[in-house]
Amino acid sequence: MDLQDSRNPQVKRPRAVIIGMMGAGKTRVGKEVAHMMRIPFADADVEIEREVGMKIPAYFDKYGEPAFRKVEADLIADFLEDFDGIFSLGGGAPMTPSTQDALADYIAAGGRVVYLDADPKEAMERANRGGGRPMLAGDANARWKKLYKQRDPVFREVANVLVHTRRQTPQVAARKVMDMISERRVHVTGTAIEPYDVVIGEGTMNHVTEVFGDTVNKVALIHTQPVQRHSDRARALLRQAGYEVSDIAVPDAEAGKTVEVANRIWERLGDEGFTRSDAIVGVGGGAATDLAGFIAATWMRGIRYANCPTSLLAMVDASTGGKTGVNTSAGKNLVGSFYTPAGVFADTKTLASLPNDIFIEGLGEVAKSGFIEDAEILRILEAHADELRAFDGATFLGSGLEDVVSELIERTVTVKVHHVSADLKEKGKREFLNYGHTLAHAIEKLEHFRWRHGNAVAVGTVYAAELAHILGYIDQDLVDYHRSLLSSLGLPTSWNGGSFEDVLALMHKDKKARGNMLRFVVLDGGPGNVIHLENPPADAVEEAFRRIRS
Ligand SMILES: NC(=O)c1ccc[n+]([C@@H]2O[C@H](COP(=O)([O-])OP(=O)(O)OC[C@H]3O[C@@H](n4cnc5c(N)ncnc54)[C@H](O)[C@@H]3O)[C@@H](O)[C@H]2O)c1
Ligand SMILES: O=C(O)C(=O)C[C@@H](O)[C@H](O)[C@H](O)COP(=O)(O)O
Repeated sequence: MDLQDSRNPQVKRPRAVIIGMMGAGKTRVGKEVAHMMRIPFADADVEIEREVGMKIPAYFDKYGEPAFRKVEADLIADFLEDFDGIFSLGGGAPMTPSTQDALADYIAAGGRVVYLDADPKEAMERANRGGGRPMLAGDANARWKKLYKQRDPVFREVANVLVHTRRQTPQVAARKVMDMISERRVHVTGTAIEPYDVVIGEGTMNHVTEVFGDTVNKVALIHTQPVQRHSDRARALLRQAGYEVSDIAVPDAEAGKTVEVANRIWERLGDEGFTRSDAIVGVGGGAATDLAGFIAATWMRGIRYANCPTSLLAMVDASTGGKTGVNTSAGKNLVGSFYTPAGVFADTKTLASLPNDIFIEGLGEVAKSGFIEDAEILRILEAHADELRAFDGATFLGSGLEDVVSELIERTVTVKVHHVSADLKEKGKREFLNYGHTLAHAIEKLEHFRWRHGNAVAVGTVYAAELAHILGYIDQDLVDYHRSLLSSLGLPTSWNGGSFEDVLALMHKDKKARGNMLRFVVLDGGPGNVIHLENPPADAVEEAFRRIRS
């Protein structure tokens, strides 16, 4: 994540600050992280010795601890505002109140303070090995233990990332630190929402074990076959954490989002004795997470669940916000409920197996979020259209594109969360997330769900733009921009199946419709300004349809 201050690009901030006890491995692990991330490393103690021109023990002898702490706090404050790398602090530094304040400001600006929680025995041995530590003078072990008792609670308070490194090599610990500092979190809260986080980044599936605590015994893992290897990972993590895991493979994609499949799962939960103290985890694309959430919402009138989305579309949209449901012969998503997950873990590692066309489909919902709220999303899509269109899971991890995609996921989820937090049950503002969906759901149904959802949404946004233009809400340039941006990403902008009559009948079944009145979401003036369009003239609805035929 770019921690440059957007208001003041001159301000640089460390990518992470590492704290921990003497001997915890702050320097060793910090250097390794910096090496892996190809960024500079700085150790506060080394920098202090450079600044004062003498070794720290000599400085302690000559001037005493308070003078040392003052020099240390000033130097840390400077580095927190002018160093773009990994910065490790001396063991006692976080105990100084002014440093605690400076670290709190750094965290508030998006910074990561990592507490390396090492094995006390190993850390003590390492700390004693070199000798020359003024804070360990006398009985070094007794001193170390006493300091640990004082410092450990403070370190936990000051840090926002805790990394356990017990019995781990510096390389393994560094990899763990790197994954955790690259994580992005979007917090979801609001009326009638039990707060939860959407955690984005490589390896974030590891957190799935943290959401249920010890009140849950059994976990049903609902997934599709193409993501078997990702659900195997979730299963291993959950088993290691002590949960009894039932593996439930469901038919892939929309074929799994049916009442018949849901019924088979309910029967299985019944046979296996799932009670209210048990939970569901959904692993897969949006169809699997919609189904998993629906099962959680309905089993015993609601048990806890978490989502591990593995497609771009599920990461940016489907897994968050609590819309759960299935399709029926009446139409898409007409049966379901609003039911909030306990956590969402968008592990970008899983994108390595995602086929190119399914990745591109997800960009349909990303662009939609750019049109309705966050114009920066549109700029990022424009700037990286060629790389995004050429997405290849085999070369994705560790590439520059991974950072771009992580930012797009974070921004798109943030747009979603703004709407969901304000209006969980979709009485007004949340409907804006449905931009392009009135036509999209009709296309999906008429195509017997062989058209991918994100592709249908892309065409649906062009339709909504045409309708808005016909009625004078937006100019032709913005309609053209919809087409050019979406096609540059490899998304469709026209559809030639079905008749207008069939589409119209289905649009009347859209959940935004009221009685016989069609309701759409359209832009008014430009991106970011969204309005409800109620009962538009019938000829405009038809003319817009004509314009999306190629
Ligand atoms: N609940 C919501 O708010 C919400 C929002 C948007 C979309 N949705 C729903 O989400 C569904 C679309 O989601 P989708 O686009 O993910 O489709 P999908 O769930 O059908 O997944 C697409 C395909 O990709 C496979 N796949 C997923 N991740 C993979 C991976 N990492 N590696 C290999 N294969 C992988 C799936 O198994 C499937 O074959 C639709 O049903 C839509 O209605 C729901
Ligand atoms: O979360 C929402 O609200 C949305 O409308 C998000 C949409 O992008 C998503 O496709 C959702 O599944 C549509 O739901 P529906 O209520 O129109 O069925």
